Amino acid sequence: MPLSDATTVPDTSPYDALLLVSFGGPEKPADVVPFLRNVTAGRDIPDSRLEEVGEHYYQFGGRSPINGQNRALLAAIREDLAAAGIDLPVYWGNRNWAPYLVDEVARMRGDGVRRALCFVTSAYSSYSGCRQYREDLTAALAELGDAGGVDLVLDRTRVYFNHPAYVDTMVDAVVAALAELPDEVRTDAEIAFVTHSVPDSMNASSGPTGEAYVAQHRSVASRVAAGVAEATGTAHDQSLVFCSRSGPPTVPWLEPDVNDHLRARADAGARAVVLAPIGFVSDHMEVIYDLDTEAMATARELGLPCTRAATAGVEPRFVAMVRELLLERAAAERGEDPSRPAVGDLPPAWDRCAPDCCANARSQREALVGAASSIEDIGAPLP
Ligand SMILES: CC1=C(CCC(=O)O)c2cc3nc(cc4[nH]c(cc5[nH]c(cc1n2)c(C)c5CCC(=O)O)c(CCC(=O)O)c4C)C(CCC(=O)O)=C3C
Ligand SMILES: [Fe+2]
Repeated sequence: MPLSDATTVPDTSPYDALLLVSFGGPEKPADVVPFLRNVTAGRDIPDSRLEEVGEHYYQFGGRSPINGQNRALLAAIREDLAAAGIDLPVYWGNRNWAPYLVDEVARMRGDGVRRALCFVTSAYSSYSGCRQYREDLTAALAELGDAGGVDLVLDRTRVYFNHPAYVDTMVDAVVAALAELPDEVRTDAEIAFVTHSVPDSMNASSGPTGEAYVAQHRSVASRVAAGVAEATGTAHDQSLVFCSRSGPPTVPWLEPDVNDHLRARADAGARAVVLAPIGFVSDHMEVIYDLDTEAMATARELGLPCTRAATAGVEPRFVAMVRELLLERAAAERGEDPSRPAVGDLPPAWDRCAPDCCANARSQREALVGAASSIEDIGAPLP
């Protein structure tokens, strides 16, 4: 029998494992305070803010949806790889809650993994979403030391905000959320693209040349809005707004806040709004509390019809994107010139972060994992 295409196994070398890297969240009330201590270690979050955030978790039984979302993603990635004929172990570790990165990295080394590619559940460049994870991974490797003389190398996929699979998934989610609005307001509805607020200074230092966090979100917002217009035949006004700010009020963070935005738009006569959480790849606490609970209450108070677009979660195209990013990067590491799909006005992001990419002035930690030795060596055009 001749070999069919289906028997051609995609080449993942030089990688012998994939590591799903995420934030972590509490799973029961007793986890909440220790989790918040982990998140805010060494940072300047007022106690009043921690109590407030703790309350958000207690309202949901002390359980964040994020770990369940990651377990589902892990299972879906494994299934997708197996269906493509790829036999590669997939691990999962978090920054702030079990399974912790340091334990998972130790397990990988114990299993004999030599080189793994990390997929981080944050799609954009920022200290919180990119560099801090690379610091955590560097620290996890350092903690292992050279016991046993086994070297484990970790790389990280490019940030994937503008990967067509992510953008198309969000287009369909916004179209579905528009369909949930009352018929008489649907064509006039505005889209509010929502992401996590960060300090202005964190945006300023994001990406290899700065300001990447906002630029990447704006690029996704216009591309998704264009896709929605194509799909529905209606151009909807759109804005980029922010949720979940913290830190002292004296420190400027990205604005407008989603609730202030809803108030301003209602005052200006807006008829309906779709909240599109492009900054979150699954239903985190920010999504179920800050958007579904708080922002929805604001909209109700204002009499403004409002629906929320779904996050990517385990949407099959998003899951397949993880495999595509793995095969793309594996090919690049073998010296091939893979295609790097990207949509919108920004090029596909760099494979390796420039030395100062997403730097945080206060962090003294090394971010060697995923880093290039110089800005010329990042494996992509500068944006
Ligand atoms: C850019 C960004 C993402 C990326 C988007 C992504 O990766 O998806 C993200 C993700 C997340 N942030 C999360 C939770 C928290 N973030 C906090 C604090 C902060 N986030 C920040 C930024 C971001 N955060 C910043 C600049 C701070 C303050 C300073 C600091 O501490 O760095 C705090 C402390 C209390 C508070 O200030 O709110 C908590 C509890 C969870 C888990 C949710 C769950 O449980 O479902 C997730 C996925
Ligand atoms: Fe970075």
